[in-house]
Amino acid sequence: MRFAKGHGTENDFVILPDPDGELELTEETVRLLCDRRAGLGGDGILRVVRTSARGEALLPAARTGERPEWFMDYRNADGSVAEMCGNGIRVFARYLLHAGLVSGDRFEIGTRDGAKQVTVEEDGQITIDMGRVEMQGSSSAKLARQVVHGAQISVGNPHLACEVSGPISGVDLSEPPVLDPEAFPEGANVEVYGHVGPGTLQMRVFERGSGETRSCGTGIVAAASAATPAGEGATWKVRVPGGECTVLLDASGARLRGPAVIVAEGETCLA
Ligand SMILES: N[C@@H](CCC[C@H](N)C(=O)O)C(=O)O
Repeated sequence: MRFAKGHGTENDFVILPDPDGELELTEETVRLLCDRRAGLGGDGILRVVRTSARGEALLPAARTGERPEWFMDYRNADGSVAEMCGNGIRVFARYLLHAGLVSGDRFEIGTRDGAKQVTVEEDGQITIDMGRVEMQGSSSAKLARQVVHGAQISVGNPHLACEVSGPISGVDLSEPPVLDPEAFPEGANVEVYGHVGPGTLQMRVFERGSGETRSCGTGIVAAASAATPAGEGATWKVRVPGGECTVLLDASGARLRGPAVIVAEGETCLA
């Protein structure tokens, strides 16, 4: 099986080119590929499949009314499926360009959260039009050593974005957050963030299905949205352990800009 490896602000992914949708990708295979000792290692899997090759209708009615040629079949490291991945889709876009599967600096990618517009910037960074962010009220989570309160937000996938006082490096994210199951029947990604300068946030995340990661694009959008007064637009720089992304919020929704890198290509005999 061919694979590539890439990351966006050190949120890392195993990329599986499967244009014709022939791969039987079980939860067990995903867990093995993502295993950092027994496998290739990654926070998740990006399966690169033609939208037309999907046996099931995974792409909801695309917001643009079009069906993009390529679909990002995203899996978390534990084998679970997620609707969207903000860093993963930039890496997916970088892979499509790298492999010559798309050309130009504007194209669309299908996700379980609908079609997303990709723009390759002049400096090489990639901007994703993430669409609307849904503010859903407030909730809380019990972490290993404290309870945090924050904003319940959908960025296609579920988030709890919590502003904390004091350095976020002191927050213990070593255990899975305990969430309110009524608020989050499907679980959630939990972000802790703080202000570190004008228009600048710092954030850490515990990702559903992956544990603490060095970045989470949808989480970055969630934290920026939580930090923005209702009804206002804003531009945020968000620092994460693996780097920095920019979030642009306006009436049309959120755009996420950041780096995306392919680091290896090869063949695995794991599956
Ligand atoms: N790392 C991703 C989010 C991946 C999915 C998430 N763990 C979930 O289950 O919702 C990102 O960059 O957004």
